[in-house]
Amino acid sequence: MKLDQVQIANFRNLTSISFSPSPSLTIIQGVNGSGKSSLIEALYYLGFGRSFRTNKHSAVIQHDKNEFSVFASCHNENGDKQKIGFQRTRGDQFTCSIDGEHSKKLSDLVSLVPIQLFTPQSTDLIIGSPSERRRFCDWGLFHVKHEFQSVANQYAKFLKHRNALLKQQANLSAPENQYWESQFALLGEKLTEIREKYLRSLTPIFEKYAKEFLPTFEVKLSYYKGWEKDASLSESLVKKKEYDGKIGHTSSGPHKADVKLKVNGVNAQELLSRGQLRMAVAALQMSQTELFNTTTNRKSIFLLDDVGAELDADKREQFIDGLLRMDTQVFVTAIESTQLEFIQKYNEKKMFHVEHGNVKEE
Ligand SMILES: Nc1ncnc2c1ncn2[C@@H]1O[C@H](COP(=O)(O)OP(=O)(O)OP(=O)(O)O)[C@@H](O)[C@H]1O
Repeated sequence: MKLDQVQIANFRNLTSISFSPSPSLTIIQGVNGSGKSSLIEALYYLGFGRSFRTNKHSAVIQHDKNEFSVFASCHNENGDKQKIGFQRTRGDQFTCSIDGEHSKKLSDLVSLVPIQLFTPQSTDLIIGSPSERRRFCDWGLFHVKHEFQSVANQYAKFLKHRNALLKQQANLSAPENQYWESQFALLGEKLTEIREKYLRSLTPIFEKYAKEFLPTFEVKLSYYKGWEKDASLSESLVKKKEYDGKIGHTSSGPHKADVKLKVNGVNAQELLSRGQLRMAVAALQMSQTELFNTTTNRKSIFLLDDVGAELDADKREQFIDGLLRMDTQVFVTAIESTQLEFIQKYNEKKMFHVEHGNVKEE
């Protein structure tokens, strides 16, 4: 999917902008507070239906306005043209639109727009909580494996029900609860199998990129499924029944899973510098981009916010080179053009200057 033309209205300081990005590399440059990250954030809404900076949707709506909108004309890998859009009101109502048809189902829109993001906070993928790494893995699965979303949704439903029973101190061994227990375990095992399979495909690609980005380190990815290694989920649920009853929620299952990254045998965050952690994140995202491309025959969109603050010049170039080689549509923001001197070598690029929320092509 490539965005051909974008219109953003009432999004933070972007009152009404319209621009036609490059199918390859788009540079967005401007001083602090000009609106660069807001532009990236608005594009992110098309791929996620939410912001990467705040949980409050109302924070992104322009102060005196009631709703924001992001529309884009795009084309897919077969050359088919599509018009997509996302609107959200202060009343927290959202509408997705695809070729003029309105929908309240976010997955209809986001499944069309595979977007990844790299920002100064991206090291959270490694140093943050396990939920960050589950989200990373689940983004890939959502876009490459159709079955994933329905299994994940059903699992979430059964987990909610089980936690409600635990809070009511219900007897989970009672006959009326046995169906729920067995279905929960079944779905948990299924979700684990899907995730483990995905990580098995991702690992060799990640190791290839880690050799480029972290050449002096030995890296190892592994999956912790969310309960003890040699037991089935039902066995673990039985074992933890009393404990779960005491804490009032379920302590075993894929909702507790993690993707561990070891470097030279120790946890990555114990050994890598902040810059090296960023390289590790870049390698993970590159591998996910490659796996997405080869599995689906589709191309993704990559947003790099504040690239100068993130990576040194060589690594910036290596990262962007790699993404463009995979025919990714890349959007990069930078405060100064000196941060991006290497971009002279790319022929197919467009540069935009943002000033007080207005965007001009250079
Ligand atoms: N809801 C809102 N309505 C209007 N303006 C807003 C709103 N939220 C934020 N702003 C303003 O939008 C401007 C653009 O912010 P943005 O984070 O996009 O800047 P930036 O160009 O990425 O800056 P930096 O280089 O410092 O990261 C800021 O001046 C900010 O105060």
